[in-house]
Amino acid sequence: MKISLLDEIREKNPVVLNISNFVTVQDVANGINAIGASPIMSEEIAETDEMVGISSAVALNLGAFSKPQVDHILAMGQAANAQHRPLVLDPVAVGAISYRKQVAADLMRQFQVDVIRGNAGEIAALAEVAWDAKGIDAGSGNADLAEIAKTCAKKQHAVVILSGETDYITDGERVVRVQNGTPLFQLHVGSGDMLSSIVGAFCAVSDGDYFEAAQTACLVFAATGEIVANQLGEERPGTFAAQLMDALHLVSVADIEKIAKFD
Ligand SMILES: Nc1ncnc2c1ncn2[C@@H]1O[C@H](COP(=O)(O)OP(=O)(O)OP(=O)(O)O)[C@@H](O)[C@H]1O
Ligand SMILES: Cc1ncsc1CCO
Ligand SMILES: [Mg+2]
Repeated sequence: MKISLLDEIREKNPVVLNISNFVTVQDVANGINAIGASPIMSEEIAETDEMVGISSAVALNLGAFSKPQVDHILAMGQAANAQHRPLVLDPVAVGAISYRKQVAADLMRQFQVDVIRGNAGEIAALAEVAWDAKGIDAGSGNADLAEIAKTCAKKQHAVVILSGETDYITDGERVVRVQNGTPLFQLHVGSGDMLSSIVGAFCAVSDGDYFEAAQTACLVFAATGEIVANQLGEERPGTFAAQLMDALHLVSVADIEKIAKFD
């Protein structure tokens, strides 16, 4: 865990390029901005190489795509590989919709992702472990979450984040658990999307250690939400979303160190 990466984001202000979804695009852009990186979104395949060229990380969100956008996502992933930019994938609802799972699998055969960030339902689907996912939510199941994450990481040769009440971060061998957070995250649609793009920001300043970047992103994001909830209580999701933006901007390495819970 290298919490000082937070300061490096603020020093370097890396550009994070996103394929986002129309539901949460504003939260994703502002989340990246608030933490100290610089967001850019793209919807045009013709600008792909240039866009990747000016970016220090690429985050692909599969939240809501049409067929032409799949071509764009593919081009972006391949350009990220060709230009050696860290590549994060958020496989939204692949556990609930078989078409999405097929698209995600097809894409991952054609480019190499560095980090996959999803909830239990999404990561179980990519790991081919039985699980009852529910729409964009994790759903329910009784398989071991750390094992699911490890299976997915080995299958895709990527760092995997399985987020939820506990976040499991694994490279397929080692597993780190982050215990911080607040149930308020579940009441704000797009918390997961924000986390995935913020993982991109940490990867951008990580010197290639994406396992460490992924752990640190999970800790900083979850602990920041916990700090907000400690003041606010757990019944105000609207206020939480606004205060989370403020807190992502204000939170310091020392604040995170004080409440960090991981092993
Ligand atoms: N019950 C919980 N308690 C504490 N923290 C939680 C809880 N559920 C989720 N989180 C935190 O919420 C953040 C988003 O993770 P989550 O697993 O909810 O993503 P998601 O399901 O993809 O969300 P969405 O698709 O709505 O954006 C993570 O930082 C995670 O640690
Ligand atoms: C609600 C919803 N539907 C598709 S994407 C999305 C936002 C969470 O990613
Ligand atoms: Mg999600």
